[in-house]
Amino acid sequence: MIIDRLYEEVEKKGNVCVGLDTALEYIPSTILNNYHSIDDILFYFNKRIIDATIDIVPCYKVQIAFYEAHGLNGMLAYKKTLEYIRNKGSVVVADIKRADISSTAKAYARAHFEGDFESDFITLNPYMGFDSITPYLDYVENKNKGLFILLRTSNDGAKDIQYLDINGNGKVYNYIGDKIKDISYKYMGKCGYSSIGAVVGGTHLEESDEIRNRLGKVFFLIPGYGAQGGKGKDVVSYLKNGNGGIVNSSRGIITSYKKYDDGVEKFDSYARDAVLDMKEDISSETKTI
Ligand SMILES: O=C(O)c1cc(=O)[nH]c(=O)n1[C@@H]1O[C@H](COP(=O)(O)O)[C@@H](O)[C@H]1O
Repeated sequence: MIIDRLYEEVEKKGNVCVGLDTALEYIPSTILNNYHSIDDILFYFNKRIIDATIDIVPCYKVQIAFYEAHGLNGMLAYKKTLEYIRNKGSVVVADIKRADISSTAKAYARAHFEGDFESDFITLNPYMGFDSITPYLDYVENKNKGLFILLRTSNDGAKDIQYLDINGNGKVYNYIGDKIKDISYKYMGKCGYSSIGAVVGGTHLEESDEIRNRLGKVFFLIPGYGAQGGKGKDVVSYLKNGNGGIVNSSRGIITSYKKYDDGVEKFDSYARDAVLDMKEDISSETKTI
């Protein structure tokens, strides 16, 4: 099961997931001046970040929108980035947040678990209903793939729908959590977690203990650290003995060089420093359960 690989990587390298949300305005002039096509610019920026961090992080999350925004050349960079990460032996989460009826979902599954855009995990939005998740399960069961399903997101608007109370029977996000729990138990790895994980925003502390306790065997993707205000103390309740989750930071890592006079030349080593600081912050707050 793919979750065992991710769990092992976290055991060895900690929880930080580097988010490659590579917008052109984040790319330093050193790269812009040396490469001329969009695919080379995006890819070589990513490659430098990956090379500088691969020994200290378990995985990368690649947000597809930043590549789609550049059309075919952007998608070439997306493909090259996924391949580079996987060929280096690391784990890649494709942040595609898909949701559609099952016949279309089947095509999405093929598009992102096979061929040019093959990844290890994808993110899915369950708010269209759980028949939109079913077409991906064959890949989880038979092809060593994993899912992270949105549960409680990091944005302020999470409150608009996810926090609604269902006739006094609890919040919508808990209902979604229960559904994720129900389907996840069929795909358990040896590590004690399922290859079907959940996305929980690392920006609200209040519900994290409750969510962790309800979903003991669900592995979490936790975005919201850094640029959205999340800190080590906000994310550790989702972890168990330092594992059980990966904490994503995108802008906080890939643009950290902008704070330094010599950042343009050394953007990759400043990204590494940002990862090390984040690891330190998370481990200093980590509780042993
Ligand atoms: O699924 C996600 O990754 C996600 C869920 C969520 O609730 N909040 C959230 O920010 N994300 C993603 O996590 C990343 C956060 O980026 P930064 O705020 O720059 O660290 C972006 O790629 C978002 O699309």
